[in-house]
Amino acid sequence: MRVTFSLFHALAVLNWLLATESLIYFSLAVLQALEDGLKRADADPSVKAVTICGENGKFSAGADIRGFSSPNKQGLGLGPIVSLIERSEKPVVAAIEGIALGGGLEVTLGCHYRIAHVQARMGLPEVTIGLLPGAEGTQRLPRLIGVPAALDIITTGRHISASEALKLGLVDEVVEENTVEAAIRLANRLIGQPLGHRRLSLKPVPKLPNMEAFLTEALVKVKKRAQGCLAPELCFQAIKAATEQPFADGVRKERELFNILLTSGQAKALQYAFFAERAVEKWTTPSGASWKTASPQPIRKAAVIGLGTMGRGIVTSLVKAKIPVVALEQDLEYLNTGRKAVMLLLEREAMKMEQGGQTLDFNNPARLQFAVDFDVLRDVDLVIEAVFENMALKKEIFNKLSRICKPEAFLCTNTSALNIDEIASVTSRPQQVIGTHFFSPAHVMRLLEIIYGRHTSPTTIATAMQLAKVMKKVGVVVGNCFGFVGNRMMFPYVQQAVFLLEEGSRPEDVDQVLEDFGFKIGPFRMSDLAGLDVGWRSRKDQGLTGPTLAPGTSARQRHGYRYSPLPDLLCEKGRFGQKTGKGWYQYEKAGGRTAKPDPWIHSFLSEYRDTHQIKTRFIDQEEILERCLFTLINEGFDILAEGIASGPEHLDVVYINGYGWPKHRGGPMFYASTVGLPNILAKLQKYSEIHPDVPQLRPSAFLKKLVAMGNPPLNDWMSYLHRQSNKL
Ligand SMILES: CCCCCCCC/C=C\C=C\CC(=O)SCCNC(=O)CCNC(=O)[C@H](O)C(C)(C)COP(=O)(O)OP(=O)(O)OC[C@H]1O[C@@H](n2cnc3c(N)ncnc32)[C@H](O)[C@@H]1OP(=O)(O)O
Repeated sequence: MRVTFSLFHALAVLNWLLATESLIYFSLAVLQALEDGLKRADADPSVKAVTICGENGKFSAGADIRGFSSPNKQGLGLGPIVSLIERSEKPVVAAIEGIALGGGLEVTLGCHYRIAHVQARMGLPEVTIGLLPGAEGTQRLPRLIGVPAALDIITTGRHISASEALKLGLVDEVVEENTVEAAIRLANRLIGQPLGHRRLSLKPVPKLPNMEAFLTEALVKVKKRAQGCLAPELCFQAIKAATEQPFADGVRKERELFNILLTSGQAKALQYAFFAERAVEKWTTPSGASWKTASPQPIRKAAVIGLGTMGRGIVTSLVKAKIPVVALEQDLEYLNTGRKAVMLLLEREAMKMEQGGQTLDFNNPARLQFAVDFDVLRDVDLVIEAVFENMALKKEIFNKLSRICKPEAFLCTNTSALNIDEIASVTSRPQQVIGTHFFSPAHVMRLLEIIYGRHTSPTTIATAMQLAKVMKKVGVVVGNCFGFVGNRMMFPYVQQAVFLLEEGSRPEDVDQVLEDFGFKIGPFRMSDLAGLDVGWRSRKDQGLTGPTLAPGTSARQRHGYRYSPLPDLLCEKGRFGQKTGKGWYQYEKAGGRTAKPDPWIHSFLSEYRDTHQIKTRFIDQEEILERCLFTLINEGFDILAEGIASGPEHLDVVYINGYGWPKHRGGPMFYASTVGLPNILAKLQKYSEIHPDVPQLRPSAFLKKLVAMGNPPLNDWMSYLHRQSNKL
């Protein structure tokens, strides 16, 4: 006799991965199929138990995220279905394989038992797309695994492994063999047994001796981590409701909070960011090269040249990605210092990984080798040069690499601004030369700006993108120009911040406004952290300051435009930031990290204004925000118009992952679309009239064109690039 009614076919259509038509249609259809299947199972006396599983080894990634911004909102009907599962008089067992995320995991919480495959991953990632688990998940999970664990999983959205799920009590059993068969076996054993104690909605939330104090402390932590993002705090409120109210009231609260989030704007921004990150994987270049036709080459062994801060992080990332790596330095002294630093980083990473049940093997010379001799690079497939930003030095190294490395090896340069074509020009293989701009600390930061030169081949781009993926980074393909995308957009932002100091602001005023907006760190704290000397060196190289500056050059003008010598003056006084204990702020000691407003800077700025006859004025928060952000966005429009990036998502992904832009604001270009391009244009025009000597405030022609074309939605911007506008 067949005792188990498997909803296999009903659930197969749930899985978005399998969907071939409209995903929204599929989600609603799946909910309906699930409900119908359960009702049929309930009504059929020959069915004694039910198992719920996915198809093709995947349980469910939850709802189709695109559906949340459609007028016909999906997902809101899942809660009653989860309740229906739970109320079933016949035992229901979930067989979790692959992934069970979001609505998928909430379905399993309605089941009476859960069995997971050893490689399954579970989670409630709704918070990462600006929502909360709105199918009663915030009420059932704390009842199942307790408040501390539920708070962690729901407010971070992290994925957990099957073994962690077992430890937490989220699943009842972990199997290595066929999960569905194991679930059917369990379902058979459960027939006729009482189920009341397995219905989570009937269980109390496990008590903590100090629940109130625990929740107060937890809220502080959640808020601190959220940095202005609403969803984590509302997730917290929903869980708190579970600790205070009966199940049905908690569910009502959950629904109320879900609706606030759904209409908040932050959810839209975070969901845009989710798809933007995936969209940039599908790279194209103006010459027609594309991810569709280019194939990456395998990287079996890599090398890193230079073990400074960047090189150390890059080596660590490669080891973590299980790519055998040779680390090269110019002499034994530098090598030994670099080796110690790399080993320390790897030990720390290994410890972190151990906590998640993973291991990191780095003491094996076949995995990591240190050398001073370029000859060891003969057999590597890819080299990442990470010496300091000096064109002559980079050219010398690339010329050497071109002679030593095997002909098919790829040569990457870690640079934040230098010309890739010039570096490639000294090699005999410019088609295999590419820029890979890592962000510090390179083993932590997710962004990898990938810069193609005039001769870079599609295969080289595809290989660099594949490398980013293996290193668990987000690769963004961009064209070659000074500062590429990230730093090029950053220059006018920082420039405005400094101009604001000249006119009357203090560093802490400017930082506060931008941190309140959601940046992890304001421009002056950032400059102190990175070191003011870095920019000073670059400005000296460009002849903007220092001994090569033509005598008689006006202090506050370069090439006829406004220039602020303030950062140069600070450097001349040895104020390089945190490393010297003084910069735009003061620190407890050299290398200190706690920035304190510095009265010296305040009087220095006031003397500076007197010297240059600048009248100090009060600058409000709105002006600070607009001048800094709108010039950054304005540069973004120029970048798009020049074809340096193939769409606004690229700029947004760069800013979210490399520059601390608040993700819940969707990136600078998405933010611009929410402010409205006509508003941005009007403000730029206003500030440009007041400051005609600042070209960065002059509105970009592309921005003007988009406004003239009626402010189209962000997705359509690029289609207007070459269209004629008769309104301009
Ligand atoms: C069993 C019952 C289930 C009932 C559910 C349906 C009813 C709805 C009811 C309730 C609603 C509940 C709330 C939610 O569920 S919110 C969604 C929660 N889920 C997520 O946030 C998962 C997001 N996705 C991921 O984390 C990853 O994509 C992952 C699933 C881990 C796979 O990663 P990976 O293998 O690296 O693949 P990609 O990320 O590149 O994705 C491949 C393509 O799939 C698209 N994708 C992924 N997830 C979704 C999604 N939830 N909705 C829509 N599209 C999704 C992704 O954009 C890629 O697309 P493309 O190739 O076009 O770029």
